[in-house]
Order: sequence, then structure tokens, then C-alpha cells
Amino acid sequence: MENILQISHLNKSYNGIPALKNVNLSVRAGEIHGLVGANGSGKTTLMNILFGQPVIHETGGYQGEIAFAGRRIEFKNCSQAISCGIGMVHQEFALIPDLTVAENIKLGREHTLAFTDRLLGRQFSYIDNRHDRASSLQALRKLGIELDPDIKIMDLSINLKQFVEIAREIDRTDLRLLILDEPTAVLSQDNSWMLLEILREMSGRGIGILFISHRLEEIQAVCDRVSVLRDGELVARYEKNHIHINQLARDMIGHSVIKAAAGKRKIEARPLITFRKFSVAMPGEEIKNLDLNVYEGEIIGLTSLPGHGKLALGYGMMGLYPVAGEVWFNNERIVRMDAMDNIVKGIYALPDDRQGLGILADQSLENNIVFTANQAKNMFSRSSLFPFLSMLDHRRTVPHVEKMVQDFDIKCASFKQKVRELSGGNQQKVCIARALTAEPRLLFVAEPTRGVDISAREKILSMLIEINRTRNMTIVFASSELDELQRVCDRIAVMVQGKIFKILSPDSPEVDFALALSGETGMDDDV
Ligand SMILES: Nc1ncnc2c1ncn2[C@@H]1O[C@H](COP(=O)(O)OP(=O)(O)OP(=O)(O)O)[C@@H](O)[C@H]1O
Repeated sequence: MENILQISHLNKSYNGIPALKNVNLSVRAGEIHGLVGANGSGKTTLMNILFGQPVIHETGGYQGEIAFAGRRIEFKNCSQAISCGIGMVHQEFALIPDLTVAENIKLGREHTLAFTDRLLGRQFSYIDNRHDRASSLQALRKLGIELDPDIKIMDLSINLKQFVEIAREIDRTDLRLLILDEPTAVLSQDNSWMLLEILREMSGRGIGILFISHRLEEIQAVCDRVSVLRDGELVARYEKNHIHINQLARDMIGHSVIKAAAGKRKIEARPLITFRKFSVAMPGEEIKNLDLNVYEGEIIGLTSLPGHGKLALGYGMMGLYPVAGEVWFNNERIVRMDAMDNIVKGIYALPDDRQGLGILADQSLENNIVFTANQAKNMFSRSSLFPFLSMLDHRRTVPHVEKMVQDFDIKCASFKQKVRELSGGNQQKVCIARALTAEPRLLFVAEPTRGVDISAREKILSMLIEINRTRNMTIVFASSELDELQRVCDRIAVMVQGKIFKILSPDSPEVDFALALSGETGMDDDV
């Protein structure tokens, strides 16, 4: 097979700090080439260079040579890459919030009416909305998704946005190279496998695919070759039959990973928070009349198929969508849902959309970690006669931030570095560090390991278990990763159509979870 992409001696630095060091990599036409590496190892930087993302030139460009279909290229913007037949599914979505699903999928490739084409010319012609809606629906259905093409992107949950981003690329007919930066991080297992099937089918048509994922089992299942990046250097490459997950993990991290697991225990049924007929009007992820008791000191898992409500509980507690019904916390009714009021009460909700809601992108790492704890509880301020003049006490923030950076292995140039400049996985870790810093009594956390590497994933899970055990922090852990919930939780609530369908013990057989997720009653007894 000929090489569609050839990268030679690629180097890239940000403010003098190397992110890619002498990288040589090729992708053949019709090949699925995996790219793996720990958080901050340079994967997104490489993709951004290939796709002509402006951030690369804004930060001083790169050195080295890239050839695409035999021609040397140096894209200054994404349109140049697109017009050559390169597509990209971004880790941080590149969708226009104000436009609809169909408008985003067809953007720049709208079908126009033949009649007005002839009359006005293609440039001024009318868009054939019926055609565009139908072909958008078709692309989404390939992914197993039924979604109203007229919904605006801003009203979609993060996993539905991911579907739209992928559908936009698979709808293209001129693709020669498709780059996917962690496309499955927000998808359910079923949807991920569906996507992998589509990638196989696309590669069968001669399209080269460069596929980044932290889910090594996907890499093993679908890739013809895989390259491993470590600290910006390509340290290993394997052919299909020689791809082994443990070896990849060792190449990425430099050591083996120990899986986190909490021991089984009996939790007293003393409710800390009670939901009665609780509803959250979050589009695409609605909760309807949910009844649930969360017991003091437990870790309770929430899982569901996409769109069945597991993510909405945290958003509801932040007051981000209209809620109805009753919530009782510590025997007191919460009358008004407000994120800051709740944090002061001891309830912290960490949503899955951390890009949109979790980080203060232009603030330093230090400010991000201590901000909420300080706002709500004044935990890091210097004492002052005039509270409005009080400033951060760096003698207290620095050791705390140091510990968090160490505990979560956050890769950063300094504590003053803007969070925007951290890699996606490291931004995730900052959000979790911020939540833990506020020392809530009750933590709602959604998809905490999304986008983090295998080593960080285990660190985050261990950290949740540790704070639960040592500080008696009650945790509501919403996730699509059943394996993680089973290792960490005391009980796992399965939601179907916005309600609790069944509460299972973590060691219930897989089949009971599968049945419950699809709304079928199995033989297993509830917890
Ligand atoms: N705009 C930027 N300014 C400064 N440094 C940056 C910028 N973008 C990335 N970096 C740094 O470059 C390094 C590589 O980051 P990159 O996002 O490419 O990693 P990654 O392998 O994609 O990580 P992840 O798996 O977490 O997404 C990191 O140390 C990151 O902090």
C-alpha cells in the first residue's frame, strides 16, 4: 500500500518547551493507524499540525517535513487541509452552537436546488434543506443514533455533540485521510464499536485513518499498526498481530498500571440526600420523576445508555436546567438550585462537560484548583480587615497545588501556566483536583476518567475511593464505564428513560446489567 501521509523529523515547541521531538510517522492509504500516548505526550499537537490548526502558527509553527499524497504540505489553516481531502474529528468539538445538527453536518457542503442553481448560480442558490436533513439523518443512523436534525448544537449533551462531529466526517465523499482525536471518549461501548466498524469500512475504501484513543482495547481491535508517543518522542511501533495492551501501556507510561479497586462493605441505609419525583429538563438527557436515596458515606454509581439521564443529575444540582420535584439534603429541603449555594452547603457537582463548565481556561493552574474552595469557603485567602480586599495566600495555595499536581501527575510547565495550554487529559485532572479541594460532603461526578490515560484513570479512581474512605465523602459517580463503577461503587443504579430502573450490587453478573440497561427485568435481586 502507498503512503498517503509521510511525516519526517517533526519538531514542535511551545514557549521553548518541546511537545514533539523528531517524529517520523507514515500512514498508508487504507490503513487504520493508531496513535497512543499518555496525557500531554503530544498527540493533539501532531493532529493540529496535520490539520492546519491556527494554534500551531500562533505558537511559532513547527520544523520538519510533511508529505500528503506525495506532495509536500504546510497548511496554514483548516480549509486548506479540508480541500485536500483531510478530515478531523476533534477532541474539543469544532461545531457551531447556534446552527442545527443538519446545518453543522453539511456546513460548507450544502446541497443546493438545481432550479435556483441555474437561475442564480451556485453561490447564490437556495439550500435544499430537505436533502441536507435526510442525508444528515442517514449519517447519524450509520452511528446508530436517531437525532432530530433541527435541534441546535447548543441544546445537545456532550455525547450527542460527538455523534454530530463524527457524522459530519463520515458524510464526506472526498475524504482521503481521516484524523480522529479520541472520538470514542464520550461514546457508550456499543456506539464505540459501531464507530470502529465504520472506520473499518472506510479504510476498506482506501481512506487512511489516524486514530487516537486512550482505550487500548479499541486500538488492539481495529488498528493495522500503532505508534506510541512518550514525552513527544515516538518510542515504539507495532504491526497488527503484535499489538498487546500491557506492552502499549508500559511503552506509554514507562511502568505497569495497578488497577484501583474498593473492598466490599455494608453501608447503613441513612439517606444524606433524597430525590422525590425529581425531574431535570436537560435536552437529550432528561430525568423524569426520579426517586432515589443516596446514603451517607457510600459511593453510588449511576449508569444508563446515552440519553437516559445518568449525566443530568449533576447538571440539575448545578441549577443549569429547569428542575421539578423535591430534593432533601441532610434533612433540609433545597428550595432553589444554585451551584454556589450548594457548594456552600457541601454539595459539589462536577459535570462531564468540563471544557464548557469545568475550567477557567485563561486562569492559571493554581487559580483553577483553589478558585471554588476559596469562593465558597474562603479556604485560601489571606486574612484581611476588609474581606473584599482579601487575596490568595500563596503560602497555603502552593503546597496544596503542589500536592494535587503530584497526586494526579498533572503535566504542566509551572503552576502559573494557563489551563488552556494544558493537554485535554491534564485539564480533566485539574477539574477533579478543584472539586476535591472544595472538600464537599457530597460529590456528584460525571465521567471523571474521560480522556485521561490509563495511569491517570487508575489514580483518579483510587483518589475517589481514598477520599470516600478517609473523609467520609459521599459520592454519586455517573459513568458509562461499567467496569469502573463495579470496581469503585457500593451500589450501582441503572437508569432507563430518566428514572431509576434497578439498583444492583457491583458484583451482579454482567447479564443483569445488560438487561437492566435495556429496561428488562432480570432474576437478580435489588440491593
Ligand atoms: N497552546 C499551547 N500552549 C502551550 N503549551 C501547549 C499548548 N498546547 C499544548 N501544549 C503542551 O504541549 C504538550 C502536549 O500536549 P498535547 O495536547 O499535544 O498532548 P496530548 O498527547 O494530546 O494529551 P491528552 O491525551 O491529554 O489530550 C503538553 O505539555 C501541553 O501542555
